[in-house]
Amino acid sequence: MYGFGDLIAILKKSPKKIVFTEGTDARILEAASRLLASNFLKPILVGKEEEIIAASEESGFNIRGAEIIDPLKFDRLDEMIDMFCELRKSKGVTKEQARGILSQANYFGTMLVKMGIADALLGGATYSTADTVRPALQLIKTKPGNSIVSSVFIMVRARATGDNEVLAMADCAINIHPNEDELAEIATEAAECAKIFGVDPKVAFLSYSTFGSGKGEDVDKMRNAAAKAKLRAPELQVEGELQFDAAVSPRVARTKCPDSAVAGHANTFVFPDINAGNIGYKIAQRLGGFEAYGPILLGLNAPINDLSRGCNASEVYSMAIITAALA
Ligand SMILES: CC(C)(COP(=O)(O)OP(=O)(O)OC[C@H]1O[C@@H](n2cnc3c(N)ncnc32)[C@H](O)[C@@H]1OP(=O)(O)O)[C@@H](O)C(=O)NCCC(=O)NCCS
Ligand SMILES: CC(=O)OP(=O)(O)O
Repeated sequence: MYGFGDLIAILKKSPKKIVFTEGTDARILEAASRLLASNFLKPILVGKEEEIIAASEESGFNIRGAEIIDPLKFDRLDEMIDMFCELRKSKGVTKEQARGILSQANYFGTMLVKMGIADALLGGATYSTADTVRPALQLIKTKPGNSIVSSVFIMVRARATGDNEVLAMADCAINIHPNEDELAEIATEAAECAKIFGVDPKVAFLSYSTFGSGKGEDVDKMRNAAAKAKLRAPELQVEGELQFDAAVSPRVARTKCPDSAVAGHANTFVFPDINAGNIGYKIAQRLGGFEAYGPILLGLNAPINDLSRGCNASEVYSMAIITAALA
């Protein structure tokens, strides 16, 4: 399993630059000041220099040495506009439109990654997920072999024994109504990511039904998606459809689906849609005592990640390291 020490060791071997699109946010400034004290990940803050300096003085976080880039004063803006127009030529974007779009930090920061000026990007402390992710979907696109970008949360809770319980939850942030094929892709991508964090994935496709106890097209969708995931990754331990109690409680699993090897022991959860997923991970985070790392984007062709607007500075710091180290 990668702990943060391992991720930092990866970055120490190959230091990176990460762009933060919300350069005046106090949580970003705190995380940036911690990163500046390190030698493995250099922050680039996007925004007006005087506003970022004023915000750092007000919040008391020392960002001396940080690279600050103001989109309106960027010396390679013409080159960026040309590249943007080329990337969006199928949409008929004019140079004037591109100039306006690139004055927004989310688009500008994404282009810094596209141009290789930054290695990674983290946003979403104030931008919504849609506004953080849309530039990446439009400009960076999916990795070859992936049909969608999706996301996973890595959920971590300390056990009384001193070690950590680690779970994966997907897709809680991007795809609103994933179809069966998309759910199968979400499951296999989330399982691969979970492995990086030390999880031996046992994947549950969640539903209000366990093995046909409930009826309806949403139940069929999760059962069929589980079957498709098994076809995509025959070596992966997959079960569905399962209710959450049958997925995690060995006692309930013995009653509801005694022949399943995954039920009762699932650690990688695929939700039927974003409603269930987003609500589910936030319940685990806010009432269940789990730290939530994510949403970690899956299937995107560059290391760009989102934050929850409810994040704190420590989560920004951790997500910056995860984003850059998994690049
Ligand atoms: C992700 C999301 C922003 C994309 O939708 P959108 O902004 O309406 O974007 P569009 O449908 O216009 O698509 C924009 C581009 O992204 C692409 N795209 C959209 N969803 C995609 C996905 N899941 N994977 C890959 N590409 C995707 C489209 O093909 C399109 O590409 P193009 O402009 O080159 O043709 C939208 O699905 C969304 O709002 N999801 C929920 C976000 C949210 O609120 N989460 C809760 C909090 S975490
Ligand atoms: C991931 C997520 O739910 O983001 P936000 O809380 O910003 O909507």
